[in-house]
Amino acid sequence: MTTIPVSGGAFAAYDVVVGRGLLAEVGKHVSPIAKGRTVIITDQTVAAIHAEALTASLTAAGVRSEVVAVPAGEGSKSFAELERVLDRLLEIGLDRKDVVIALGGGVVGDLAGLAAALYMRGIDFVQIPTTLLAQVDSSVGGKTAIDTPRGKNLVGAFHQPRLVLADIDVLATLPERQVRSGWAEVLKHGLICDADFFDWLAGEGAAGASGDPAALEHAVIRSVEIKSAVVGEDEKEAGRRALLNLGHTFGHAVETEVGFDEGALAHGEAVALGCCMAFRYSAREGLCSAEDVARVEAVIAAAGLPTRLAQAGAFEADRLLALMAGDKKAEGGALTLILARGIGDAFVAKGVDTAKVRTFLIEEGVTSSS
Ligand SMILES: NC(=O)c1ccc[n+]([C@@H]2O[C@H](COP(=O)([O-])OP(=O)(O)OC[C@H]3O[C@@H](n4cnc5c(N)ncnc54)[C@H](O)[C@@H]3O)[C@@H](O)[C@H]2O)c1
Ligand SMILES: O=C(O)C(=O)C[C@@H](O)[C@H](O)[C@H](O)COP(=O)(O)O
Ligand SMILES: [Zn+2]
Repeated sequence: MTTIPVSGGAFAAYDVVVGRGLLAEVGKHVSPIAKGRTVIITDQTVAAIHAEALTASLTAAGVRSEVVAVPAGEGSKSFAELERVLDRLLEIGLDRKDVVIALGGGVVGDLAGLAAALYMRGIDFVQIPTTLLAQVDSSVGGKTAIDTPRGKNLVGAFHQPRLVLADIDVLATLPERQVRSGWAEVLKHGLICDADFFDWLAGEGAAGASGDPAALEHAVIRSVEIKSAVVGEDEKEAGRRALLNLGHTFGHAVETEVGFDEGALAHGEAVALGCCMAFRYSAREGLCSAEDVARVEAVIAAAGLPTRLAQAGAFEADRLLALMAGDKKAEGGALTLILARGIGDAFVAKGVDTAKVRTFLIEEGVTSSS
């Protein structure tokens, strides 16, 4: 078991515990936090597989719990589902000392975290991430959100969890496509700031992309260390935290264009594609080498992830640009992109020229109606 603290001046410190068999021990970890009741927010797929083990562990530790299950999938990050969840919490009668437990992937974590942030102006919540993506990324750092048809995560709050428990064993039931999707965010962490980690992911650690538990455990631990250091320094993305958005300005626009249909494009797949685009754009600007671009594309493709827009569908330049202009990092209508000088050396580029990005998108194969 490895414990990684997340701390920064701006919020109460908490631990991310990574290990095997943790689900059976949740009661022991949660009972010091939850003096009263807990509500487990999960999705229907995860509920069927893992909710019983969680409730048994809580009951054994004397913690009362109730399960609220939403439909699985990105569609649950919506105003309608948020309203239903909040209404259930009111109906159950949670008070301010009670605790929400998010049991699931990034969708459940983002939705339950936002519900906890809003309920009675904010109650505690615990993250129990059950996808690789949620263990390496979404359960840490306190970003919570829902989507709107105008874009990804546009309505949300920063609300840090009290505790994160990442049980590597629950990943055994995760479909392989979801493991690969989470692997994209792992690769992203190496691309941002740790070239040695990226080398390991490309070589010895590559078995993690197809579910090897030992490789997954190391990938989760190193990812959480990287994310925790960034978030501790810059909780609300005033500066350095934007690095964690590598691949997301392109990726989120594409996810929105496909109507948040994760059957067509899962979040991690969009991030993989977006990272390749960010590296190709960086090379086009003379910032990084063609060799680095080729290596990024090769490692991402070897993990079974998309590298080219055409793999996600057909897109139109001005529609993608309009969505990118609505990105939360944009300032005064000017684009902010996360670019790279090389593998492990990403930086935040503000005021990126929209006309250049338009030309780049057309080179990438999107159509132009003007
Ligand atoms: N808050 C953040 O910092 C942050 C970071 C990255 C991504 N995100 C968000 O996370 C979301 C994507 O999360 P995700 O990829 O985990 O998707 P998800 O939550 O939709 O989970 C993917 C699928 O796996 C199923 N599943 C989950 N755990 C399982 C298990 N152990 N066994 C079997 N099936 C299981 C779910 O039911 C779902 O069908 C996106 O909305 C993205 O925007 C947020
Ligand atoms: O934690 C962060 O900061 C990230 O950017 C992590 C991303 O992987 C994640 O997808 C996040 O939800 C994106 O945030 P957004 O602010 O671009 O919506
Ligand atoms: Zn992401």
